[in-house]
Amino acid sequence: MERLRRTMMFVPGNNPAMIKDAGIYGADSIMFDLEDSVSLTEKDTARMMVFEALQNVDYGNSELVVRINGLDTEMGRADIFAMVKAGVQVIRLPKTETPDDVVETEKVIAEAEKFFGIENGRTHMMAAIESAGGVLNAPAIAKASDRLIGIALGAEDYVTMMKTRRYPDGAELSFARNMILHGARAAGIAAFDTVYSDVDNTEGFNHEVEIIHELGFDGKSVINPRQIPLVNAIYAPTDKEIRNAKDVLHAIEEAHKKGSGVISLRGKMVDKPVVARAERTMALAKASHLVDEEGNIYAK
Ligand SMILES: CC(C)(COP(=O)(O)OP(=O)(O)OC[C@H]1O[C@@H](n2cnc3c(N)ncnc32)[C@H](O)[C@@H]1OP(=O)(O)O)[C@@H](O)C(=O)NCCC(=O)NCCSC(=O)C[C@@](O)(CC(=O)O)C(=O)O
Ligand SMILES: [Mg+2]
Repeated sequence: MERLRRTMMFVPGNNPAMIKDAGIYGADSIMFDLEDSVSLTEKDTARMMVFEALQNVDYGNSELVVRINGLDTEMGRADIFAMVKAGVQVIRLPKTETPDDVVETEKVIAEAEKFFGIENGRTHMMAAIESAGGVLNAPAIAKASDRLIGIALGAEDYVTMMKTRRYPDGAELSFARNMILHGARAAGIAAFDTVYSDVDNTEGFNHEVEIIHELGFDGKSVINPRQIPLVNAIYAPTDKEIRNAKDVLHAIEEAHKKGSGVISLRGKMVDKPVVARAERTMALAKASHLVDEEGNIYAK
């Protein structure tokens, strides 16, 4: 079953308290940042702190991601070597413009793996798209490496370049979101929505999460632990959806026993895509602690 990534929490790489406690909030993925939340004078310290944390702090089941500085900076190469050595699961490339950016980064990752005697391909990647050029290249970027687990929208940089700003209805992000989502889906990898900076605006945040959940994003980058339960609540299936998913899975099991891949349930066709949706619903229900490991709904 594919890994759930509803929330990916940014943690500034030079903040020891946030780094130490990042695992307690239940983010599906924790993303230590060496890029824009760290000032130039703090870059080496941040790299060292994140290196230490990756080696010594227990972050439970959260996936561990590091946003490096791009290879067009003097920090990029050192970031990659340190994070690969520390055993990071995913390296996030910022401001990805072209598929070549991914290929070049992958080369350095492979070089680092070889240098440290680490199995080739163990370090995965994701690419953040934060510009007009990146958005137009999203489908090619998403297919640029087998190491990619997903692509993400970085809307703060994107809207700045587009000479606009964030609006409540999200119209300014509509094209970028759709390109990123389609690029990711065509490549069979995950799509992540951007951060929402106004952390005290719960209503605005929820509205944005509703939009991206409806579009089909795997999840959202978040910048504050308070945003995690809000995303999880919107991604949690309803009781009705869970009961229907269970019925679908039961119905298809019966169909398979009779040698068929399709069956009718309450007058509606159940086939492969319906089953795939039901499986995802059950995975989300489990992650939301609404059902047990066997799929039994917890009594309220
Ligand atoms: C926003 C705010 C200042 C609010 O502060 P506040 O003081 O109001 O926070 P409170 O809620 O009061 O904190 C309560 C407790 O949670 C702890 N706590 C808070 N945040 C935590 C956290 N992130 N990780 C672990 N712990 C955390 C805190 O330490 C405290 O712990 P304690 O004291 O023990 O109670 C703070 O959250 C924060 O700095 N966030 C990270 C910001 C960041 O990383 N920006 C860069 C990434 S975006 C970017 O670069 C744009 C992008 O590139 C994106 C793209 O590409 O996608 C693009 O272009 O769009
Ligand atoms: Mg950015």
